[in-house]
Amino acid sequence: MTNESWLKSMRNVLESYSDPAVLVDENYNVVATNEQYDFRFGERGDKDHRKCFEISHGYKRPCDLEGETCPMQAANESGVTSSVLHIHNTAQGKEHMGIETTPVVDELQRQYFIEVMKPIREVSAEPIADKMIGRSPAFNQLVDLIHRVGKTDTSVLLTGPSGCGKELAAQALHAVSPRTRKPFVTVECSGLTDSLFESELFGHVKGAFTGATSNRKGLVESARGGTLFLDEVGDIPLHLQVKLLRLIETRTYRPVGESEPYEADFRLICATHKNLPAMVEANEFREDLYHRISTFPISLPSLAERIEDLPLLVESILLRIDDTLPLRVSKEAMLLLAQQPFKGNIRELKNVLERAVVLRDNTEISEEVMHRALALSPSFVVKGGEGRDALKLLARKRYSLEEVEREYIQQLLASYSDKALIAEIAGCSLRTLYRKLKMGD
Ligand SMILES: Nc1ncnc2c1ncn2[C@@H]1O[C@H](COP(=O)(O)OP(=O)(O)OP(=O)(O)O)[C@@H](O)[C@H]1O
Repeated sequence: MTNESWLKSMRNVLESYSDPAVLVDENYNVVATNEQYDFRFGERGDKDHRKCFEISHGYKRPCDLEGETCPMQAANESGVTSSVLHIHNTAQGKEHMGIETTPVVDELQRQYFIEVMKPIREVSAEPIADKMIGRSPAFNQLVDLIHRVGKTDTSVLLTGPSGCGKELAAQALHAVSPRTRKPFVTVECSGLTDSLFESELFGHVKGAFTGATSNRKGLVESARGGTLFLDEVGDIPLHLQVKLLRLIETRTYRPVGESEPYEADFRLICATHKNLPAMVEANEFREDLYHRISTFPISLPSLAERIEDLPLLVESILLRIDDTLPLRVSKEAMLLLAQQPFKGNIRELKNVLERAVVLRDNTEISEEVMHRALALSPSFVVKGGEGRDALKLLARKRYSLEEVEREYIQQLLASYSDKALIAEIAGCSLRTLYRKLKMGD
């Protein structure tokens, strides 16, 4: 076979993929592309043998020299298909791509690679609404894990501080899974009282208890074929945990008042901001349940751990708040934001930006407006002279220490529902917090 006819057969192979695919030689030159690729990247990559790293990333050197994993190198070393996650510049902007690279040789044993790029549509590297947004290495690692485990039926435990995106991650896991066309059902575990637990989860039959006037489907049944997401699983009281364990172990449940067990069919995803291993140590969480739910644990980064994503997140949140206005944040205001600890993570960032949008006078949010929006936050950090200004403001209003404390606690209560977290932010014990709340009554 001549090199030309080998290339022709490779082009046919590339066209057989429904995702963008390219053939790259060992010097990183793109030598053939399929139609999907030409559409996605808005050009024919093999036009003048441009380098893959140049087209995909705008780099002047191979990816590994730019601090990223080179998919070709990984495939070359292993001799089999290898997969990595990259963000590529495409005609649609920056996109997360799962890249599968397979080494092939031509008739003269020269090394080539077929790269198939699977766009990961459940997340975005561009500011758009209703998706997990990010580009930072910490975020990309998270996306890689979601993409890998999402396709399986493995139980996932999402951990991370409040407001860092655990629920969005659970939705993304469901979206990449084969169960995506079936329901995604959330169970808010923190609100489940003893009496509600079984009837909410398992449903009940008519006449099971006073008020049960008809059969009622439980959340486990609603999730049939799909995903059951147990949010704040660490809040389930110890004595109810055994019921959840039984459901997970036997994959059966019994509606209240029903004698026969029903088969359950769901993929389990749990989330918590609590330290479950520490709770197991303290005998507050069953060890057997912990092992059942944490087959694949994923720890989500806090906003501080992915602070590079701040401008992108700000842009996308402003779009969500009002996509009819060209709202933006000044450079100084962005710097001020970047200095905040954001213990409430992206939820707190959203609140601050909503306040800033209310307080703004024009479409650019200034440092001064951001200052005022932040001053309403419990964890506002002021530096140097700015700190003195804030204090002067409080003194001018003649707040007593007690009033400032009360106001602070009220703001915390408005931002968070978890009292343990509020106590942690306020730097006091849970008992002291409850005492102060009582005093305010
Ligand atoms: N990567 C992200 N991109 C854009 N918005 C995000 C991202 N992560 C979280 N958010 C937004 O931040 C808010 C909090 O997210 P989410 O409810 O998923 O957090 P959580 O970790 O489940 O919080 P909690 O522990 O308090 O339940 C939501 O409004 C969500 O849309």
